[in-house]
Amino acid sequence: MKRARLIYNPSSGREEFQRRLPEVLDLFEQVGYETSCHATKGAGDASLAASLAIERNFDLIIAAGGDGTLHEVVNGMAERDNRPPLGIIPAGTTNDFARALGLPLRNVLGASRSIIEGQPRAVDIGKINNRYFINIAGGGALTDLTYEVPTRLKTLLGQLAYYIKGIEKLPFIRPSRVRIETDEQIIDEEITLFLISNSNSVGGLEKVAPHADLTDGLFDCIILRKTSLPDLVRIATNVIRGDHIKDPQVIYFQTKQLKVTSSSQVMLNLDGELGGQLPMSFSVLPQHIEVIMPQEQVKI
Ligand SMILES: Nc1ncnc2c1ncn2[C@@H]1O[C@H](COP(=O)(O)OP(=O)(O)OP(=O)(O)O)[C@@H](O)[C@H]1O
Repeated sequence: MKRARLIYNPSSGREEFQRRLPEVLDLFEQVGYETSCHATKGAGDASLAASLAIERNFDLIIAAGGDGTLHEVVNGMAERDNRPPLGIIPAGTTNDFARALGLPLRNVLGASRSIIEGQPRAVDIGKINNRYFINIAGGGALTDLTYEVPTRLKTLLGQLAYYIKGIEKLPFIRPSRVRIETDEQIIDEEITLFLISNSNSVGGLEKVAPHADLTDGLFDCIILRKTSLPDLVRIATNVIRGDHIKDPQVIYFQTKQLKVTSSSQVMLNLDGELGGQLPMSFSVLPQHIEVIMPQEQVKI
C-alpha cells in the first residue's frame, strides 16, 4: 500500500473537518493509501510536519485546513528534495487556493474524492528570502485583515468576520509611498495596496487577478493607486467582474520578479499570514510543487 500523511488544522474554518476524519481515512484506505494523521497544534507546526513527512518518504501529503495551513505545508516542502504530490482539502474560512483549483468547498468528502480522482500538476510558488507563498503576497490597506481577525470570530462567523472587520477599517485607510522595481519598470508613488498574485483568487473573490495562471512562471501584480473612499468602493465593485484591472487607478502587470521598498512601515501578508515587512524581493519558482488538480482542471 502507498502511504499518505494527512496534516490537518483542527482550528481551521468552522472546525468541522475533524468530524469527517474517519470517513476521509476510509476513502483513502479504499483506494490503496494507508493514511496517518498529524493534527497541528499552533504556528509553524504544519511546516515541520510536512518536512518530516518528506523525510519519512510518504507518497502523498494532504493539507486539510485553510490558506494558512496550506502556506505552512508549502513552506515545509519547498526546500526539500523528492517532494511527493500535495493534495488539498479546503477546510478553512476563505480557501483561496482551493477556490482557484476549482476544488469543492465546504465539502470535505468531495474534496477528498477530487484528490483521489485528480492528477498532479506542477505549479509555481513565490519566494521571499527563505519563505514561500503559494497564493498571494500583499501589503497596504486591508491586506492586514486576514491576520487581524481573531480565530474565534472566524469560527463563529466564517468569511463574514473578514467583511465586518474590512468595513470597520475603511475610514482609516491611508496611502503608503512605495517603490516597486521589476526588470521592465519602476513604479514610485503613493499607493493604497499592492497584491502579488500566483492564483486568480484573493480574499474569496475569484477575479482579483483574472489572468493569473498557476503554471506560467509569472506573478500577476495589481497595484491600487492612492484613492478616495468612493473610488475604492467603485473599484471594489468592479473586482467581481474582473474589470478593475482596466481602471486608471489600478496598475496591472505580470513579472517573474520584483523588489518592493517603502520609507514607511508596510507589513506583508503571505497567503493570509503575517509575513514580515518591506523591503522585500519576490521571485517565482516555476512549477516547483506538484499539486493534485481536480479532473476538470487537468483537462484544460
Ligand atoms: N491547534 C491549533 N489551534 C489554534 N491555531 C492553530 C492550530 N494549529 C494551527 N493553528 C494556526 O491556524 C492558522 C491557520 O489557520 P487556517 O488558515 O488553516 O484557517 P482559517 O484561518 O480558518 O482559514 P483561511 O486562511 O482560509 O481564511 C495558523 O496561523 C496556525 O498557526
